[in-house]
Amino acid sequence: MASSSRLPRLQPSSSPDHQPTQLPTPAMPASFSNSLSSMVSTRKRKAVDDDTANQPRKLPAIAEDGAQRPIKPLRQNRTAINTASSKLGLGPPPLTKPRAPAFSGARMTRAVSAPPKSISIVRPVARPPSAAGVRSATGRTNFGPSRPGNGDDKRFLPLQNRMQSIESGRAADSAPLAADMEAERAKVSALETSRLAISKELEDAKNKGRVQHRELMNASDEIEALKKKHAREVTDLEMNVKKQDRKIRELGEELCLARSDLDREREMVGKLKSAVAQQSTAQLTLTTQNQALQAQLNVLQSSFNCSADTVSSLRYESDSARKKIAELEHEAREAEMVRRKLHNMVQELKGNIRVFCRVRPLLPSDIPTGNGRNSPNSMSPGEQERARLEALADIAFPDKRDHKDIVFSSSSENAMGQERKEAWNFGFDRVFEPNSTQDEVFEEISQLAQSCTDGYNVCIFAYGQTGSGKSFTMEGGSTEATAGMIPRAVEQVFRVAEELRSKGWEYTMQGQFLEIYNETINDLLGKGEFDKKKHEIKHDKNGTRVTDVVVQPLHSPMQVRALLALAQSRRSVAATLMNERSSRSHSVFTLHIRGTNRLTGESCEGSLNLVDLAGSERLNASGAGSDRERLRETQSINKSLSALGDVIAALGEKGEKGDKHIPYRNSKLTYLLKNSLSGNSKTLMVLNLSPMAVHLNESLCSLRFATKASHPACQQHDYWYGKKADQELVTPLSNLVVRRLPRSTPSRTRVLPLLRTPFPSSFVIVNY
Ligand SMILES: Nc1ncnc2c1ncn2[C@@H]1O[C@H](COP(=O)(O)OP(=O)(O)OP(=O)(O)O)[C@@H](O)[C@H]1O
Repeated sequence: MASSSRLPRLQPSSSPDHQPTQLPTPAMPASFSNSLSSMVSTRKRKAVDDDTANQPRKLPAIAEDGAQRPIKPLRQNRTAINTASSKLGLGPPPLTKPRAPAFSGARMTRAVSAPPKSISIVRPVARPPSAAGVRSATGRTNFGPSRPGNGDDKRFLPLQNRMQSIESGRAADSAPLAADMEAERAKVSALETSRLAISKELEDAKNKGRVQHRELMNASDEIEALKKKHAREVTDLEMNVKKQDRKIRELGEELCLARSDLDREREMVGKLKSAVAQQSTAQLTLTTQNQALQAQLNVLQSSFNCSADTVSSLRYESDSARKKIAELEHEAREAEMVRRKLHNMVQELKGNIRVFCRVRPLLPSDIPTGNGRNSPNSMSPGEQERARLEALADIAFPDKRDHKDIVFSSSSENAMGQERKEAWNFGFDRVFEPNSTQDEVFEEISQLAQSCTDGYNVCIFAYGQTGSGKSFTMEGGSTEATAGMIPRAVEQVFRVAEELRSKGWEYTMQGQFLEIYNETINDLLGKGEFDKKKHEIKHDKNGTRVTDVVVQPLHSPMQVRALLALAQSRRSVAATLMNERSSRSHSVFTLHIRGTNRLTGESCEGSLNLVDLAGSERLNASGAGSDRERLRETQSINKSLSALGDVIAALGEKGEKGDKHIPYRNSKLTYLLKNSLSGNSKTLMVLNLSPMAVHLNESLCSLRFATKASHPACQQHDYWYGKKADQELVTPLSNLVVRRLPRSTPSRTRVLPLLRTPFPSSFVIVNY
């Protein structure tokens, strides 16, 4: 309300709704209160007088019991004042801005004095609203038409009279009222001044209150900060307390440990004390012993001095022995080099291409049973012997000393019934009779294994018709006695390598096992995918290699045996699939050997090729005529065997002519073995023969083939040897054998001691 901001608000003591605000409302000055109440009471008294006269229903300002009514709110008072003023048309101006009177029925009722009940009975029904209760410009209220004249005016006459009397009374009262008003106004202005002062005081008090409030807020902030700080400090202190507790606990534990340690130490000290006591006793004993030992030491010292002299002399001897050993080792190394050369020379003397002939024994299965008998065992011994002799071919071995000759004979009847005898003589480097053992054969071959470790390439072929004993010679049986050339040669190589280890040689070995079937290479150590993978032969400066084949590092002869067994099983699988393929294909086992001497820095590289050739039977004998596949096989075998014979023959002739072309490329086998056949390579062909008469023709074919390979240029045993041989050593020319000396032949001085050794009578050295 606008009035409340200008005037001190009067709080009725009876109102429960009005509570004091933050700041206490300043107390109304007693003078102002008294003057106001007296003014109100004056006005109310006036109104009461009026109302008592005109409106008896108005509420009395004084309670019936005489007590003064409580002070009403200013608005009500103002209304009352305004009402009174409006009724009086006088009085001071209102304290508040005059408000437009509300035209609600209730207010109208309160603002306008209600007419007496008698009047209300005669109130005109259609009185215009503008006429009722409108205040005139003079301040009077016109109640209805003011002009008398008609009949109704007479009825209003007493009222008008009364009104006039009231007016006059009021006029009489207005002078003291004006004076009262003036006094009241003075009081009001005083009050206003007082109110301003009070407002100022209030403002100051408010400002002070704000300052105090701010200070209070600051103080509460400080208190809050202090509280937080305090809480932090309390937390820190609690943590410290916890730490201290923990430390105390730890210290307590340490103290316990220290106590137990101390106890232990005390115990130990006790033990040590007793030990010290024992030691001092022992020391006493030792001192005595020491003295005795000192005496002994003196004796020993003198003997040591003597020994020192002996040691120095022994050291001198040892040094000289060491020097001698070094010299001897050096000599041994040189001797090893000489041995290698001499060994090679011996091999060359024997021939770089050698041919052995081996006739296998007659097997029980070779003896025809006849007469429905199933086996020779079911025959009588006489019958057996007769059958055996019938089955055997007529073979003679005339050279009982050197075992070099073999003679096949046959007798037949001509058309005239005359007996016709034929004989075929053949000579080879060695001929093995049917009763010869694997040991005897290997004895002749073993030196070739030595050549491998000396860095030469060696090829050993087994040649012959199917069933002549090639596989038996090369692979052999399962026992130690029947072991073939391959396992024996490999064992020999490993043995020699081990022996040479003491002379500084270290060897690494690798093996591969191939099969050549119908001019196709198969890897017997591979996955068994025969004829599927294409393998190519490559020759380069590092030697010969076949693409995509397994080359197995070898560390022991046992490993080689396992390798051979694997290859054999692969071949067997192929054989069942391909009609006894093993006898229709060449198998080539190659052992690569690399050696280095850590003492001399020398190195060497050799290879050992052990070849089991396919059966050499002719086309008609093989029964391949009707079978195109067999025919192709046989043609392929014959072609490759013929190519091998040509290469070996050409190699033999090359020594004569020097620039002879070697047809290695004519077959896969010869191309594969090119490096192992050429140069200083050693080649050995073991010709296997069947002893059976029915195989005579095949045997003769094989013998002719081997002869061609054995003596290409000198079919009549004319061998040439030596450029500058010693004439003294020439033997009678009864059995002339001359061999050509290779270019790499060592000097004469080195050759001669060898030549002076017991020399076969069939050898002679000549100049040419
Ligand atoms: N020197 C020998 N002593 C005893 N038995 C032998 C001898 N040579 C061969 N045999 C036997 O002769 C039979 C045929 O020999 P082998 O299988 O070695 O002939 P092959 O020429 O390799 O035949 P293929 O060409 O079919 O492989 C075998 O049973 C073998 O044990």
